[in-house]
Formats: sequence, structure tokens, C-alpha cells
Amino acid sequence: MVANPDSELPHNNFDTILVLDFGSQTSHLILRRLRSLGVFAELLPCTTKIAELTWKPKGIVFSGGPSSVYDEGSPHVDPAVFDLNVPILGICYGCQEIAWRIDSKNVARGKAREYGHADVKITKVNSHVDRLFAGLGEEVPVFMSHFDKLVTLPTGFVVIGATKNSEFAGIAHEEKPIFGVQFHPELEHTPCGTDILRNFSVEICGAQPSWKMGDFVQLEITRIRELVGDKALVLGAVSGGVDSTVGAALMKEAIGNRFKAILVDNGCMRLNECEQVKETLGEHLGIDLTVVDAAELFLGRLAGVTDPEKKRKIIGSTFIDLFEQEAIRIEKEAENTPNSGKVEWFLQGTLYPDVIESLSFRGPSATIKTHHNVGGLPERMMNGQGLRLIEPLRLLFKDEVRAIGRQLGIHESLVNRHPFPGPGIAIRILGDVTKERVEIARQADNIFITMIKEAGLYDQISQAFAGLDTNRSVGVFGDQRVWGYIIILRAVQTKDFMSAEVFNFDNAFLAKVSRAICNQVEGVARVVYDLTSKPPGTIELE
Ligand SMILES: Nc1ncnc2c1ncn2[C@@H]1O[C@H](COP(=O)(O)OP(=O)(O)OP(=O)(O)O)[C@@H](O)[C@H]1O
Ligand SMILES: O=c1[nH]c(=O)c2[nH+]cn([C@@H]3O[C@H](COP(=O)(O)O)[C@@H](O)[C@H]3O)c2[nH]1
Ligand SMILES: NC(=O)CC[C@H](N)C(=O)O
Ligand SMILES: [Mg+2]
Repeated sequence: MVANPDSELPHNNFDTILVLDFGSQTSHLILRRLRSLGVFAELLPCTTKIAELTWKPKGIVFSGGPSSVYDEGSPHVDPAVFDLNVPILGICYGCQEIAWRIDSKNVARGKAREYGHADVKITKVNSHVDRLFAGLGEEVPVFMSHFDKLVTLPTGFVVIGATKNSEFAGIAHEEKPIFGVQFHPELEHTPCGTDILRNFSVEICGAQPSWKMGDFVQLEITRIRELVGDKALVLGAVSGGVDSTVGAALMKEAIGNRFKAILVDNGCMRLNECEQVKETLGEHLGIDLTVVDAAELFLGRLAGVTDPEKKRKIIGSTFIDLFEQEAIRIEKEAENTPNSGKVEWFLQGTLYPDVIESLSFRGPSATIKTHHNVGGLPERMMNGQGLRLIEPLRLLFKDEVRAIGRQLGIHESLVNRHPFPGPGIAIRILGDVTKERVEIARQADNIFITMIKEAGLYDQISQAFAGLDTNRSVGVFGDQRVWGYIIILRAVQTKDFMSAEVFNFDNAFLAKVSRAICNQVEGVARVVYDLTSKPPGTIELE
């Protein structure tokens, strides 16, 4: 009998803290902090029906959120959460939610926004409630971000911390393990935040901090085998980026050559990229990889298109056309071989931030860019060919994926590689894409990245590249007038790619790069360095 593959999910194998999300921008950081302590944590919307939970959390955190508990239409937890009899920690809105549930008059709008640093005086009560702030001393700096506040202490609760502005900055139930804090322990600006989350999860909830990537890999391989069975074929789009490579390596471990990887050369890849991916995935990792050379097709469809979203759509739909063809080809070729079977699964390298994005209790946010390179693939192929999605990394953050990559023996240079967008150089050329322009941007990018590596700066930068402005500028090269393109260098530092700071190079280094590009890449008249942080800029040029 085949076991239920869900039995292998981390929340059934590791003590898990459930984070109920009220829409805070920093809910995911609560998970990051807990996981970095070795405590597995999962996020669900605050409106989750407790009766529908298929697993029992060791404890629950209510996140912060942009709403006000007393407003009509504001989100509230299922009251059944209090009957689970597991410890609860409310953060900011989450704390206000605990107080409001007891009496709606407990929470009101404050006189002023309290945003930024505050000092919490810890009150010792000499009972179980002291456990939350154990080991922190008498006063700790924290980060606040709120307008509403507790104006009355909820019945049955005691104060465990106070600031000048918030008398009830920390509260705890006299008997039950229910705690609330007005400040944000998940932020770096709350230096003792990790200690508080450890006190809560390990000491109060009793969660074993045993979340290890090693165990995850084994569990996931078992789960994949059970899901896919012993006949079906799995198709995977791989780019040579970290996510798809780690996903592919896991699939290969799980089902060997029944996993078929496809790399599409869309004509907008980095210098020598396809050859390198072929070598790493095909030769070193032993993955059955086909490189589809579609450069002409993509560049043809992109000719004359300047709108960035149109470029993305054209590239996305061309990817789909090719994957459909490949699925048919793979099935045909597998016929009459020991691996004959239907392509039933499509591998995607979805990460947890994407999952959180879709689960999270947030209002509609503006679409700045459509990032999904293979977007639409699921719907069309799922309905047409009955494909199902398999997403082995959907519970992981990027640094966890990198850790698995190392464990699977993927080379450090690939594991630490800067991300590269699916549409590639096409969205790094401001304006319409031609073969000549791609080639110029590609050469310039290779020079910039090589010099960054030689200077030992690569791992300090989160993402760097050279793009091209199709406007041309006049230059003088050896007494000759040159009318050439402008190369835009970009390098940023960021943790989550949602916001980013410009990397501070030495001017002398930038001057050296500029000289090298002007000298070595024909068609370039000028090199500039982009000084825009994100926001207001985005990381890619388009
Ligand atoms: N040239 C390509 N050929 C085939 N699939 C691709 C290609 N480019 C992107 N993809 C698919 O799109 C997915 C999303 O791309 P994305 O850049 O977000 O991830 P990645 O390339 O795996 O990792 P990284 O973020 O490190 O670049 C990839 O995981 C891969 O499945
Ligand atoms: O696979 C992708 N397809 C896309 O269309 C795309 N656009 C941006 N990016 C990557 O996303 C991160 C944030 O980029 P932006 O600040 O430009 O939105 C950066 O890491 C970008 O490289 C993309 N990745
Ligand atoms: N960060 C938060 O959770 C804010 C909660 C609530 N909206 C307030 O202003 O107090
Ligand atoms: Mg990529």
C-alpha cells in the first residue's frame, strides 16, 4: 500500500509553530527567525478554520497587520484557536487581537504613531509568565510600528513589559500560556527578538528545535517517489539558476532518468550559459537534460517590441509552446524503452515567498511586473495534457534551498550564483531587442561580473549585471567619432529582493570596468552606474 505522501510533510515530522498571518509586511520574518532556531514554522491566513487543520501545531503566533481590530471588516481569528490549548503569542495586531477578543474596549487608537526604537522595561511577576522574557535582563531595546494600543489590561492578564508610550507593551495570561507583545521581535532592530522567539517556541511551546535540511531532503525524496509512482515521467524546466537546479537534483535523486529536464535557449542567456548548464547538470549531476535552441524563435517574436510587459508575455508564452512540444517528444522517445510512460508531472521551483504571497492576508497590491516566466503553463498544460504540478521547494526560503544545494553536492559557485530572470537579457535592454544588442550587453555583463569576481566582491553583492540603453551617445575613440550604446551597470545588496540598496564600489574600480567595456566591446560609447535603490527603482531595468 502506498502511504499518504502528506505523512512526509515537515509539519508531520517536526514540531511546528503555526504563524497566523494578519497581513504584516514582516510575517515571513517570524518564520525565518523560528526556522533559523531550528524550529519549523508554517504560515496560514489568519482566517484559517481550525477544524480544517490536518495537523496540530506546538504553538501559534498571531502576526502584525495593517488593519485596526475595532474596524468593521477587519480580520479576526477563528475563536476555536483558543481551544487547541497550545501556547499563543500575539505580535502587535496579534496582541491587540487577543485583547480585543476579551473585550473590544481594550483596544483604541493611540494619540500618536509609535514607529521605531523604544525601550521595554521588563516586569518580573514570579510566575510562569516570566518565561517569555527570561534571560533578557531588566530593559531591552525593541522596534515598534503601531498606532492602536491596548488601553486597558485584559481581564486575567498581567503586565510583563512596558514602554513610555505603551503601558501594556508585554502582557501574559495569569494561568494560560497566552502572551502578547506590542513590539516586533521578528525584526533585526529588536536585538533580543530571537531570544524571545526561542523562549516562546522552545521553552514555552516545548518545540524540539530539530528542523534540519538533511532530514528534509530524505523526507522529500520519499514523498516525490510516492507521489510520482514507478512509471510516470516528470518534465522540468531548468534555467541553471539555484532553484531549478536544486529542484532538478532532488527529482534526479528520487526518480533517476524518469526526470527529464529542459533548458530553453531563449537567445537572451548570459555568455556561455547554455554550455555551462549542460556541463553542470548533464555531466556533473547526471541529469537527463535537453537544451532546446530557440534563440531565433524568441528573437524573431521579440523584434520591434519595446513594452516590458509585452516582452515578458511573448517570452512566457514561447516557453510554454516549447514545453508542450517537448512533453510530446519525450513521451514518444520513451516509448519502447524501460522508461516508457506518460509525462504526468511538471516540476516547478516555487519557493515559500511565492507561496506566502498567495496565502497571505493582504489587500490587492499593484502588479509592477509579471515575474512568472513559465506563467500560464500550469493552466494550459494541466487542462490539455492533464499534467500535475510538483513543487519540492514550496516550503523553503532561498537560503534553505542553497543549503540543500550544498548538501546535494552542487558546486558552491552555482549555489551562490546571483539570480537571473527567466526573460534574461531581454529585460536588461531598454527598448527593442536585437541579436546585436543582446551580444553587446552579454559581453559587457561578462566583463563586469568577471572583474567583480576577481576583486573578491561577488559574494558581497546580491545581484549584479550590465544592461543596455538603446539610446546612443557620442564618444571619441582614437580620434574617431563613435555613436554607440550606453551600458548601464547595476549591483545591489538585498536579503529578500523586495527592497535593495545600491552596492558601493570604489570609483577606481568602476572606472576600470568602464575602460575595459569601452575597449573590449564594440558598439559601446559610454558606461554608467545606476545609483537607484529599490524602491523607487526595481532591480532589473525593466
Ligand atoms: N531558459 C530557461 N529554460 C527553461 N526554464 C527556464 C528558463 N528560465 C527560467 N526557467 C524556469 O523559470 C523558473 C523561474 O526562474 P527563476 O529565475 O525565478 O528561478 P531559477 O532560475 O531556478 O533560480 P534563480 O532565482 O537563481 O535564477 C525556473 O526555475 C525555471 O523552471
Ligand atoms: O524569473 C524572473 N522573471 C522575471 O520576469 C523577472 N523580473 C525580475 N526578476 C527577478 O526578481 C527579482 C526582483 O526584481 P525586480 O526588482 O526587477 O522586480 C530580481 O532578482 C530579478 O532578477 C525576474 N525573475
Ligand atoms: N504593526 C501592526 O501590527 C500594526 C497594528 C495596527 N494596525 C496599529 O496600527 O496599531
Ligand atoms: Mg533564474
